Amino acid sequence: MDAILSIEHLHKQYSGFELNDLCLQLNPGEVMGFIGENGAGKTTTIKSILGLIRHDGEVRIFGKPFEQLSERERGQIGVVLDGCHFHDPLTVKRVEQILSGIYPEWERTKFLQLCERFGLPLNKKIKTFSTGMKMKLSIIAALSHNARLLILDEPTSGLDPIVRDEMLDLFYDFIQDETHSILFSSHITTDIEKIADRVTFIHQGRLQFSLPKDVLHDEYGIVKGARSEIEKIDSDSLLAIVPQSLTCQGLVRNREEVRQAFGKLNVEAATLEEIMLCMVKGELR
Ligand SMILES: Nc1ncnc2c1ncn2[C@@H]1O[C@H](COP(=O)(O)OP(=O)(O)OP(=O)(O)O)[C@@H](O)[C@H]1O
Repeated sequence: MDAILSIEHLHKQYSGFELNDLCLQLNPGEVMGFIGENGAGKTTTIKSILGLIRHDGEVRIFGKPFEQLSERERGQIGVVLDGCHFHDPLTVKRVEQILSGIYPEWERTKFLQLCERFGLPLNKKIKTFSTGMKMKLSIIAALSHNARLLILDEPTSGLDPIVRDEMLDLFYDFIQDETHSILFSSHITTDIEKIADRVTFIHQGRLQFSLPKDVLHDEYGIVKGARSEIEKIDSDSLLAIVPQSLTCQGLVRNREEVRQAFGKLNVEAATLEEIMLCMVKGELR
């Protein structure tokens, strides 16, 4: 299967930060949740993918470097970067006219239907919109030009749980077409848990893992107990250890085996948030 997006040895250096040798692949039909602490390098990765910043390494979208994509292919990438980038004095109606002139495959009816479904008034200026309305407009616009790939940088941040859920439904509709894919960065790990098939985690500019969500859900675990006991777990299984006031917490990659081998330890399934916390705050093995 040809990847819709592939990244090979991506490298970007800023003073005090290095995105290091990042390799990733996003396949048709896949939703990749992209997580990492503040400053981990998620936006830097997304900007590199979109050719917005210079970088080393190779990025291919639909099999080609960004610069070689045709106008039509570029239009098949729906992008939502942090915040709303439409000018405040414009109305939604005017935004629609402008976008219809930019995208070769602009879908006017779909755009208007989505605006109606999500309560965006066509004749009001964007400056009167709430944060949630502005974000909805950005997402609706990204979904209305026949995109095959959506690249979303924190699309649900700042939205209340109800609107977030509506947005996730929209992404879910989009992904029903098995040729479509989404790269979705977020700090809201429960959103990622709901929608992603694969979770990619970077920490301080380095890839920690890019794994199917089911593997994390079915195999990863949090172990609680005395540090001396947790340290007996072999280093292939134990990924990180987090000292706490009385006991310790460990992250393991094969919880059933650990549960059987270490009866004294309390072993439970790990949420994405717990996995992230252990790998960011813990001592990595
Ligand atoms: N133009 C720039 N010049 C210098 N440093 C930059 C620039 N852009 C980003 N950085 C630095 O690169 C690092 C990674 O930033 P980036 O925005 O990619 O992180 P992030 O994972 O998206 O974080 P957040 O979750 O807070 O949005 C940070 O240390 C940031 O300060």
